[in-house]
Amino acid sequence: MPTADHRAAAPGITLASALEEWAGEDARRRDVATTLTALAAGTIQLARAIAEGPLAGDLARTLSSGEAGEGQKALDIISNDMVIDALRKAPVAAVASEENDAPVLLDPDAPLLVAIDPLDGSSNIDTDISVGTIFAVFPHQDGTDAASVTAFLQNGRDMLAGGYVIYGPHTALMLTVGAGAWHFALDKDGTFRLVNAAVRVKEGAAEFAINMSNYHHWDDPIRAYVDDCLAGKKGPRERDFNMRWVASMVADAHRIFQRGGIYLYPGDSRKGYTHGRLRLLYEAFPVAFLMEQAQGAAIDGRGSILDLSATSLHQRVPFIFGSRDEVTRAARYHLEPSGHGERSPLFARRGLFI
Ligand SMILES: O=P(O)(O)OC[C@H]1O[C@](O)(COP(=O)(O)O)[C@@H](O)[C@@H]1O
Ligand SMILES: [Mg+2]
Ligand SMILES: [Mg+2]
Repeated sequence: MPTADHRAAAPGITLASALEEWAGEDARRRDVATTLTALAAGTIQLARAIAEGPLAGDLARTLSSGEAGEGQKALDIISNDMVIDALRKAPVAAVASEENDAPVLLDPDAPLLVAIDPLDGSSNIDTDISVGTIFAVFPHQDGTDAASVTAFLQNGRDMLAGGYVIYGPHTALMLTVGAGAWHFALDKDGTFRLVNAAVRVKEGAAEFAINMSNYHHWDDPIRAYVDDCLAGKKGPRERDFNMRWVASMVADAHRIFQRGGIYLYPGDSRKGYTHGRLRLLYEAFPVAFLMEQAQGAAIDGRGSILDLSATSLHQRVPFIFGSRDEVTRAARYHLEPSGHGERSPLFARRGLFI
């Protein structure tokens, strides 16, 4: 007889224990572990603020125009302050944040750098839909001035850790230190507990995530890919597809980690969207790291996101990630367009994907 008590028989190990075990006596790993523990503490504090919703004031009110002219909301600023403050207790030299034009210097000689999107999905704050915090940890390379943008212009494969916290019906942390993708959930006492230490992104899922309202702005390969999904059983894919779009990348990514599928935010013809919307350093890099660690894939249309090197702090990148089979197929619409309805070769038209 099923009971109402669905709690796991034994609670998973804590984030602190998992990191302790992984770090051992390795000095670099211990620095990363200390940083992730501090960052997690900041997000736990933030989870409490977000859970208060309108009781904490109008968190969705627009305060200023941010780095890219996108309005900064009250919760963007609160999140930024909380996460950066939490990192002051860690061996972090500087933080690059979506909410700050330039890196914020913390401790110039410290060994690590952190890039953050303190609040992902700001447009959802007042609608009680999941939002998140995305982060990437990089080495502070010898001889580089941590306050300079150059210090952050690293390759995706330089990343030491990456992940996100999602503030949803429950708060969860997806984390990688390069030893698989780990899924933690926040318990009622405010401790992240391990749920799954070997997350795998399923293949064979028939679900895609894209903002369809941009259809008329896309270039041919993306239209062709989506058209073929929409054609369902009678189309070339010979199956019906479902569609989801939360407009919080963390929420779309979290769904894909649980049940597979694909997310696409391509470049398009709107002003300022040539390279899409997502930021390379603190949105695409960490999610791509998690995806690859979970046997999924993440590309800019041509190649792996992690093979890119950042060329500016707030650089945007076309971003496609999810189940490996589906991402590989989407890439073929770009790389072999003639195989998909005689469409013009992408790169002869214009540089949609970088
Ligand atoms: O409104 P759009 O263009 O569909 O944008 C949704 C996308 O923008 C983002 O919200 C950008 O994040 P921010 O809230 O950090 O600016 C992504 O999370 C999301 O997938
Ligand atoms: Mg974001
Ligand atoms: Mg943000």
